[in-house]
Amino acid sequence: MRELQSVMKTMFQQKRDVVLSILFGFIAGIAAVGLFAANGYLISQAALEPPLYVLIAMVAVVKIGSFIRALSRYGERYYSHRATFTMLSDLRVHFYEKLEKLGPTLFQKYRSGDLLARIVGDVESLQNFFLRVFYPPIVMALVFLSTILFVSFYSFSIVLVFLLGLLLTGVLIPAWFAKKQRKVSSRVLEERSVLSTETAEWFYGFRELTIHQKQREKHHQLVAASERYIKEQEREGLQSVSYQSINSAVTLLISWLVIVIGALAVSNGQLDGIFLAMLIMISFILFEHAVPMALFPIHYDESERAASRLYSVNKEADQEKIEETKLTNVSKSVPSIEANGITFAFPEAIRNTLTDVQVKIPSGSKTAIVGPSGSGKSTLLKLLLKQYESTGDLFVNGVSINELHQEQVWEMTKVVLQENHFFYGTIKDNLLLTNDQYTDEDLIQLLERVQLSHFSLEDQVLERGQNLSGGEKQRLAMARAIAKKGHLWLLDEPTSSLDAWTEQRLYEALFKEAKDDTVILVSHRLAGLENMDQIIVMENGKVIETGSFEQLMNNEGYFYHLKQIEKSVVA
Ligand SMILES: Nc1ncnc2c1ncn2[C@@H]1O[C@H](COP(=O)(O)OP(=O)(O)OP(=O)(O)O)[C@@H](O)[C@H]1O
Repeated sequence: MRELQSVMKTMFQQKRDVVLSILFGFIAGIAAVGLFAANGYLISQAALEPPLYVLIAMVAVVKIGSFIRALSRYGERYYSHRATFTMLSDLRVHFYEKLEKLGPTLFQKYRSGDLLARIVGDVESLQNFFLRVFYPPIVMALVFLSTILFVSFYSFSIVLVFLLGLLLTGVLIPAWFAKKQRKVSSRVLEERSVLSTETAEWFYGFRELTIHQKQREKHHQLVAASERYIKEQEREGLQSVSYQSINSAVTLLISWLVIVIGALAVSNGQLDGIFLAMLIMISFILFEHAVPMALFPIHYDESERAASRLYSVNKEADQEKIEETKLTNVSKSVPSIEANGITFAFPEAIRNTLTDVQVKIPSGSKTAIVGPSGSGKSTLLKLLLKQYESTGDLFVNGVSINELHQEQVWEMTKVVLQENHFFYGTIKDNLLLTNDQYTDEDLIQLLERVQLSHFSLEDQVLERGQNLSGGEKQRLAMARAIAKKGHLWLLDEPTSSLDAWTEQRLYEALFKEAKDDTVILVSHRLAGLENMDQIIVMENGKVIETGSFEQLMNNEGYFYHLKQIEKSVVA
């Protein structure tokens, strides 16, 4: 409910359109009732052969009524749709701005196809909130009350019939429909989410599916998901049409009751017969306003669910409290890192990935983290990038990372991950991503520093860097890291695809660049670690040794043995 209030707040930014939709809706409703009432009265009067001018005057009233009805209906549609589309556009911008900051975290938590489909679908579902949930009941109530007031001058029993009709078609039947429809709607949402995830997997995994000859199988799964989705949609459509028919049948029964009760009142002398046709005609039109109420609870539910799902993603953005005062301290100086008792498990994982990790990385130092595959090295970097939250204390320059906004952390770091994304465009476009202040000359120098001088700035990069080799991608990622501002280097196997010669050149360039900065280098290889200030050895999510290269070799512990194994393999 709180989430719907937020949607309403966005909606009321279009106050004028909201009020005009209700006003025009009310005028259209009352004009329709007046039109039908005048028609009924005209039919009765015509039977009594009144003077011609009376008939002409009444026909003129009917004409004017229909004219007013058409115009105000147009006004209602115009303003209600304008309010809705402006509200949707405001919501999209609002969510995009929030999600932009949370991108990496969210895409790890949710499957990307699923998340995008959810957000697009949920924002679209909210178009029904104003059009079918918010203002139609207000218009219906206003038209009903005004009509009932008018009818009460003629027959109290018909007022009671109208109230009964309102209760049935406006409240009881919609509530019953809603209960039945809820199940079907949730199945439609589920199938839509499965289909969009399958589609996203199909696109992203196209190459692997082709190589492993699984295209046909995946294609069948996709078609099956699509068919299930269509079937659920058909079922939903069929149910809502049948509900509307039942509601219409009930409104016809009410009109029939008005005929019976009105005829009795005329025969008892309680009602002048000339008004009977008018009251019957009113009953025909009045319940037209109650027909959309059949779908009110469904749209209400759908809007509430959509809003709460949207805002649940949004909440994660709000939970990130920014302490502006700490921004300067943390981002402008060369960071030191301290981790005390860090324990972490990935969401839904059974085991801890990190257990009681203690690490001290002084400002400006060069640290290597080594250890077997799966020992938790990359995970530690992810925590430093604030992609996940852990238990224990993690300090950056003495400030708890919990008190920092993710953006502050990213602002101070230069990152090369195991997999780096490259955008369709040129080498220059991809380099300018991190620092658009660089001139062409700067960029050419940058390429030389990372051993990519064979590239020109205008060379094409295909989608996701498909036309670059693994080593070229790593060097380009390193160039981007050098170009980016910041004093904390987080490097996760940045040279794993490079030959030893290029690797050495690259490290030379890197350490020259990062002379005064804090560097954390995750590496499988143990060669070249002699110059690091500190080596942290991890195994099974725990830090098992820490020290300089010399200390660790003298200790003859785990690192020493790894080094012996590496030597024997190389020899
Ligand atoms: N997103 C994730 N969800 C669940 N488990 C994960 C996730 N990412 C990594 N893990 C698990 O956490 C453990 C540590 O992974 P991590 O990538 O930190 O290891 P690593 O030491 O960097 O390995 P490598 O040297 O192979 O890159 C592994 O068992 C891995 O399966």
